[in-house]
Amino acid sequence: MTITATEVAESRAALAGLHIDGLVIRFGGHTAVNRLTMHAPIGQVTGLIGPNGAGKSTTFNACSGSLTPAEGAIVFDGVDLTKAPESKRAHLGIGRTFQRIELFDSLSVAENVALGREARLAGVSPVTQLLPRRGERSLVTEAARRAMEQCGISDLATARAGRLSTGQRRLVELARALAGDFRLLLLDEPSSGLDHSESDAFTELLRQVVAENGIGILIVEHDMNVISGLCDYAYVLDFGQLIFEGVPAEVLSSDVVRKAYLGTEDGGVGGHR
Ligand SMILES: Nc1ncnc2c1ncn2[C@@H]1O[C@H](COP(=O)(O)OP(=O)(O)OP(=O)(O)O)[C@@H](O)[C@H]1O
Repeated sequence: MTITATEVAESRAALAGLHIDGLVIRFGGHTAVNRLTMHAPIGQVTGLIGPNGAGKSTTFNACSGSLTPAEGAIVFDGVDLTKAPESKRAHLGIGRTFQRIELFDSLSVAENVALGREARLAGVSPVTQLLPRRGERSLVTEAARRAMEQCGISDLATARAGRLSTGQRRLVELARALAGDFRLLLLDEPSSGLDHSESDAFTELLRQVVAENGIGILIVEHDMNVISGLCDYAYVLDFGQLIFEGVPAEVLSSDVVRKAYLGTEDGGVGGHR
């Protein structure tokens, strides 16, 4: 029996996770995101794609709490987070990575990864985190160890982050997010700067993470190979508007999506940027 796109959408809607409803974000007179409604369930990978300037990072910033929407609601597992501070979102289980890798170059890999757990415990960003209380130290160390192991970087634990390649830094960034033991990860272009084989390996790792950890992922990604190989469902933005949603095969064959991408410098749908 073939499952239709409508059935996929309906079954997803019933799942827990992040619900964005009628989101509007403005910068002065410019509407960067216009009435966006979407859902990123736990246990699935949801893609958010679109050409440059479409509003993807802005949407992420609203979800993680660094931007306040002009209109609309952001609800996670039934809790309204629309105006909640970043600390509350982290505490409830939403973690994120950034388009530009934000590691502390002078710290070791293990220290960088541990910050993910410390931030979750403190409920704040790694930059302003408080040192964990004494009883929490072993919890932090163990979480960092597990995350590094899952990402295959245990042998880099004592290396300075500043000395790593882009591919290794991406893995450290992911491990740091995993150490936080979040229920939903917002990943902003996590394969940016990776070559084809690194990107394929990273995609496979993310698939494993979702299967083993039972978390949800909301991913912004330009690489359509990653989207088609990883996402259960994807939303497509253009100029702040939702122009298409569906399973990756539908997205890739959509004329509307193709037209939106062809109108930009970064080319068509279907390959690496
Ligand atoms: N802080 C800001 N102030 C003013 N305008 C902004 C700001 N941040 C984003 N914008 C504008 O909002 C729109 C959406 O930007 P956003 O960065 O969310 O796009 P994007 O889809 O993530 O693009 P890219 O793929 O290039 O990262 C763009 O027109 C951008 O210029």
